[in-house]
Amino acid sequence: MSKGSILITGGAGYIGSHAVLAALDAGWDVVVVDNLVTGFDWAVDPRATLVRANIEDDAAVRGAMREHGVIAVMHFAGSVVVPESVSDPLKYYRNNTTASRSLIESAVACEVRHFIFSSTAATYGIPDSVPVREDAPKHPINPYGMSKLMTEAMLADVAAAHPINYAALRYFNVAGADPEGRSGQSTAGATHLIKVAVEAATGKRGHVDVFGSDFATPDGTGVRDYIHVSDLADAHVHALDLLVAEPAKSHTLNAGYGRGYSVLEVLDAVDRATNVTIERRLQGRRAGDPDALIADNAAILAALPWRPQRDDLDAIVADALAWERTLAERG
Ligand SMILES: NC(=O)c1ccc[n+]([C@@H]2O[C@H](COP(=O)([O-])OP(=O)(O)OC[C@H]3O[C@@H](n4cnc5c(N)ncnc54)[C@H](O)[C@@H]3O)[C@@H](O)[C@H]2O)c1
Ligand SMILES: O=c1ccn([C@@H]2O[C@H](COP(=O)(O)OP(=O)(O)O[C@H]3O[C@H](CO)[C@@H](O)[C@H](O)[C@H]3O)[C@@H](O)[C@H]2O)c(=O)[nH]1
Repeated sequence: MSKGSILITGGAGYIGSHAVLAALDAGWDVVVVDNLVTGFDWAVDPRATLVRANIEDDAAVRGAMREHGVIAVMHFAGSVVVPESVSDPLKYYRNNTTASRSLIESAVACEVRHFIFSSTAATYGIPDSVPVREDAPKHPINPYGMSKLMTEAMLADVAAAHPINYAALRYFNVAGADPEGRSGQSTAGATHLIKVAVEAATGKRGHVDVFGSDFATPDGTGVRDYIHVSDLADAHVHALDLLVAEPAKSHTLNAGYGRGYSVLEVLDAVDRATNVTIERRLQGRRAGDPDALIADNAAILAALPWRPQRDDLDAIVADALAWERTLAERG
């Protein structure tokens, strides 16, 4: 029996398409709102209903909420390229902040009771120390992080004023693909390390640039907390159950494993998976890259019954590689 209907924005994108799978598998009915600007209609599981619309299209969004009796929103839609947010900040304040405002307003107008928001570790900027806790200072160093922090602030104010609660999940570095091969990261021009590395391993690019080898880390390369996208999707389903069970409480939670890997450790893992050595080219640092970004995940482990199932760099790489091969076969 269905648990009820939820609306997933950005459900045709990388993380959203995995959340659609997790929500459907958990017994929710799902309606996706996505304008396919970076997503793909084929990435939406056919059990879900796809409404091709911008989240700022109030008529389409409210129509979907009312028609399906939506009780909760999972909000993944947004613009996600950090350097682009620096060169075109207004795009990010439009698509991440203003568009989120419209969506939240639609949720309130349609008496949707629960809201889950894709926030980011980029809200912390360069942390004073790692692992970083949720109450650490938030000083984003790019418009992307600020556009998300502003949406967190809106949600806090709206939840205080209206009968809606929320979970803001601050994702660390999302990677991997559905272990059953149903979805994965498919957008061209990827910049994320594991995606770039599996593209190199499958011959789509010739080498990997290593951005910086003089960081204050054991091997000098940047350290990040990589979380498997399917574990992250499961965290959303658990967060939804919590919001439904305790409607007066909202939550802001880091979503990471609490363990970091360096760029070279990631590339070694990809080499292990293929028995081929990817060419590494040491480059200068990328602007604004912190030495290390690792989640303190005590809060999410305490709040949710969620327990990571794929906290293993080799498993993340294996799933990312399998998806990259699927994409290559499709051409
Ligand atoms: N990938 C990461 O490592 C990461 C880390 C932290 C946070 N996030 C957040 O997670 C969310 C999903 O990211 P992703 O990596 O899956 O990106 P993605 O680009 O694959 O997915 C975004 C989806 O939203 C859709 N979309 C964008 N703007 C829209 C709009 N105005 N109306 C309707 N649909 C719209 C796109 O078509 C796409 O399907 C984003 O909000 C992102 O900021 C991602
Ligand atoms: O070709 C590459 C790509 C990345 N890196 C390095 O690999 C690490 C990870 O980089 P990347 O995969 O680009 O992720 P981040 O820059 O850490 O940011 C991601 O993770 C953040 C949360 O931590 C999200 O908010 C952002 O959306 C998302 O881009 C960093 O040290 C990079 O300098 C390289 O050396 N070579």
